[in-house]
Amino acid sequence: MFSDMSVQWLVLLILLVSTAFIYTTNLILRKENRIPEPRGWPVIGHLPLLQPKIVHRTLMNIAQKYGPLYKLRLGMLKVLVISSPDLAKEILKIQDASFADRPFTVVGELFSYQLKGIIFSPTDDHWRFMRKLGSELMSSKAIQKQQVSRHETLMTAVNSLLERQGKQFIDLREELLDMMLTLMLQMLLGKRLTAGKSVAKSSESNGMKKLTQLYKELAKLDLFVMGDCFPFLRWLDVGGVEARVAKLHRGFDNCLSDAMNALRREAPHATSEDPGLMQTLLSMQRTEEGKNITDDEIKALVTDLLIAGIDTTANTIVFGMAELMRNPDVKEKLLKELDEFVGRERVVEESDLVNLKYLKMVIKETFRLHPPVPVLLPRKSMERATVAGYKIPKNSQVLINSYAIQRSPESWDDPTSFKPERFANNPIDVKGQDFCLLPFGAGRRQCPGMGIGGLMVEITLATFLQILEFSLPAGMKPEDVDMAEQATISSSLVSPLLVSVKPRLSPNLCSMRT
Ligand code: HEM
Repeated sequence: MFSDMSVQWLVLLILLVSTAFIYTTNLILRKENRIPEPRGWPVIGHLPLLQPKIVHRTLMNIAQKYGPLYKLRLGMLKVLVISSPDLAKEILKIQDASFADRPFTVVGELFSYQLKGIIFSPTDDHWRFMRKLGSELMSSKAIQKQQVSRHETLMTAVNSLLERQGKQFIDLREELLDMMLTLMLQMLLGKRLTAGKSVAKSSESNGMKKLTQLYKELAKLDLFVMGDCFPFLRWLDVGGVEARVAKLHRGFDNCLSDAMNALRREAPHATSEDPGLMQTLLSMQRTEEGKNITDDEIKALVTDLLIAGIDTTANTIVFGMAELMRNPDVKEKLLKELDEFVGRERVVEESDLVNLKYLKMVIKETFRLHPPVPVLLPRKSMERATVAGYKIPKNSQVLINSYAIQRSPESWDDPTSFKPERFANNPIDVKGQDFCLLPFGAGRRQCPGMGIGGLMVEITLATFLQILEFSLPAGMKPEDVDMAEQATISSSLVSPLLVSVKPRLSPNLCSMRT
């Protein structure tokens, strides 16, 4: 029989062995369940990896080494980066309800009047109300009503290009930004304030012109704020970005308050034709349903739509034009389609777009190679979740790199070439159902401006190409068009796309229609 002493030793041994077993198993399991992560620095983590304005490309390169789901530490911020269609579907569709929040950001707080708009707000009842308002004001019916103003603005842009024919090379982005600014300000503030002209080129120095100048300043800023990564250091405002953004926001706010006062003064004389979103909301304030809408909420909604809608749309059109200048055979095919379905005796109309199938393929391919929002707006988990077997804690920030997904050789053949033909007899679309093509995102936080944004890209490209003949500066070959891009509030070409124009149709056709 064993002595008391040996029983004690045996128990101690069993305890030691089982503790060692549990500890080792735990270690192995934890290691297996650890999300891949590149080697980082103490305290600052992976911040030095992220070069300003090309974050989407850096994140894509990291994914090539660490896989479609990896983790980054940006100071105190922990970020999950997703780079495959399957995992994007997991976040944006299967577990959309768990990942629908937006994380707090300094810029978001400043521009949203303390989270009163849509873009930066958490997914709560207030966001649902504002999103419903925004979506109604951009519904197909509302878009249809503005068709005449859209056409006038587009023809004003065409004429402005024609006025400079033979004289100089034109920076197409500047022209398109002015056109989109005019169009959006008309939609948001109404024709009475913008007087239906190009607001940026107007000789009058008024609030609308000031707003366009402020917008252009904002579009150039790199909006990375160190306070997002180290909230306790926010007061230091490293690089002064927060101060600059706050100043721009004050400028926006002054212009929008002036516009609001002017619309209130004009209310008794206002006609029902094209009242603009702000006037519609001001009228709603006088009804039972809308009496709780505050002035700040109206300004937050208008600011959101300005920020989200102008640069994205203008840059997509520039990317499309740049690819057409680089690929003359694609341009020729598009012109043939326009000649066949519209002809040269009249200007293309929105009702023609349904027949322009090759144009739609060219635009899908432009969105695929050059998504204007290359990393979708950040999401935040609203509860604990499991993704690809990894446990994701509540409040984790998630970035979906649509740029990487849309250039992935796993989803696309020859992914870096511009080939609209890949969409022939191919049902893949940009509407948020195909997770290998996500220029407008997907799920409940998907872009509500997809209808008007997509329409503007289609009708502008069709009209410009049908009416005008574009050429590159003398001596420049199609392959010299520089497609290098950078991302600020949206992605754009680093080098301006310079073109000269001459009429392709009879000039009378353009002036007749303005
Ligand atoms: C080519 C044009 C455009 C592109 C590529 C684009 C793309 C996007 C993307 C990727 C998102 C984030 C979606 C997500 O998180 O899943 C977004 C959000 C948003 N977009 Fe657009 N957008 C465009 C035009 C517009 C226009 C014209 C408007 C309004 C007039 C608009 C208003 C918004 C708003 C309000 C949000 C925030 C939605 C929310 O958080 O609930 N966008 N857009």
